[in-house]
Amino acid sequence: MISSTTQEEAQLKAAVLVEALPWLQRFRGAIAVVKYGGNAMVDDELKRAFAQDVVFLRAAGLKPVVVHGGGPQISRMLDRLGIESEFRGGLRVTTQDAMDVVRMVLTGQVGRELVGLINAHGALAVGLSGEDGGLFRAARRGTVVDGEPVDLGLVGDVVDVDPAAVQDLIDAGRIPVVSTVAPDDDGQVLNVNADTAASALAVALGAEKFVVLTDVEGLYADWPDRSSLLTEVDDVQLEQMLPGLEAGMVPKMEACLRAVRGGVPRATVIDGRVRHGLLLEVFTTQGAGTMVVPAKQAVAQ
Ligand SMILES: Nc1ncnc2c1ncn2[C@@H]1O[C@H](COP(=O)(O)OP(=O)(O)O)[C@@H](O)[C@H]1O
Ligand SMILES: CC(=O)N[C@@H](CCC(=O)OP(=O)(O)O)C(=O)O
Repeated sequence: MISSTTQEEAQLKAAVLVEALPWLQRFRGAIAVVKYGGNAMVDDELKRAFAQDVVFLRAAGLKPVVVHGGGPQISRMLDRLGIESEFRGGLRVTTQDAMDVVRMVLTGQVGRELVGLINAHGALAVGLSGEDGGLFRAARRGTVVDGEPVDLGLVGDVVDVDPAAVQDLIDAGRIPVVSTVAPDDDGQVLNVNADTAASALAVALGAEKFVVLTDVEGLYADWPDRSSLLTEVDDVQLEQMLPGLEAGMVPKMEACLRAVRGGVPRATVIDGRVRHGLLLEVFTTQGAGTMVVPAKQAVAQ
C-alpha cells in the first residue's frame, strides 16, 4: 500500500508541473535574455544549477541567451596582478592594463566555464563576445558622481547591436553565451557593464523576457529595509527611483528600464544565490524578485 505521505508528495510534485503549464504555453518560442552577474556565481553547485536551468528553458521550447558578467572575478585577477580596482557610480575605472585583464577574464575564463557547464548537458552552448560577428559597437562614456563628471578610461556603452551572430546561433538551436567587451569605431576594445550590454541585446533581439541574476532578492524601495522589497514596479516609478539608488544597482535598474522602454514586455531582477531561481521566475505564478513592466500594463500583471 502507498503511504499517505508518499501520495501527498506525489500530488505536490504534480501540482508544480501543472502550475508550469500556462507559462510553458506562453513562453514557447520566446527569446529570454538571461544576465548572470559575477556576484551570483557564488559556488560550483550554484553555477551548475544555473546551467541546468538554462538547458531546461531550452528543452521547454524557449530560446535562452546568456549574457554574463564577472566583476568580482575581474577584481580578483587584477588583485593577483597588483592592479588596483576602482569603481565610480557602479562602473570600473579601466586603464589599458585593466582592460587586458577584463577581456581575458570575461571571454577566456568566465564565459568558457559557463559554456562548459551548459555543454555538460549536450553540445548546446557557443561562446562569443561583443567583438565577434560585429555583435556590439561601443562608444566611450564617462559618468557623473556627486554632480562632477568622472573619466572612467576605457569604459563604453553599447551604441549599436547587430544581433545576427546571436540570432544565427539561436536559429541553429544553440545557446549563445555572450561576454560583454565591445570595440569602438577605432577598434579599441572597451569595458561595458554587463547589465547595460545585456539589455541592449534583449532589445535588439526582440526578447520576450529579460532576467537579471544578482546577489540581492530584488529591488528594495527603501534599501536596506528588508520589508521594502518590490515585487513589481513600472517604468515610470522606476525612473523616479533611479537617482536614489546606490552603486551596482544603478546600471542594473537602468538596464531594466531601457529593456522595457525598448519593447521587452518584462524585465526581472532575481536573487541568483537561490538555487533554480531562474526556473521559479519563468515557470511559477508567484515568480521571483522584482519585475519591471511598462506603466500601462502594471495593473494587468
Ligand atoms: N535599492 C536597492 N535594492 C537592492 N539592492 C541594492 C539597493 N541599493 C543598493 N543595493 C546593493 O546593490 C547590490 C547589487 O549590485 P552589484 O553587487 O553591483 O550586482 P552585480 O554584481 O550582480 O552586478 C546589492 O547586493 C545591494 O547590496
Ligand atoms: C564598466 C564595468 O564596470 N564593467 C564591468 C564588467 C563586468 C560586469 O559587469 O560584471 P557583473 O555583472 O558581475 O557586475 C567590470 O569591469 O566589472
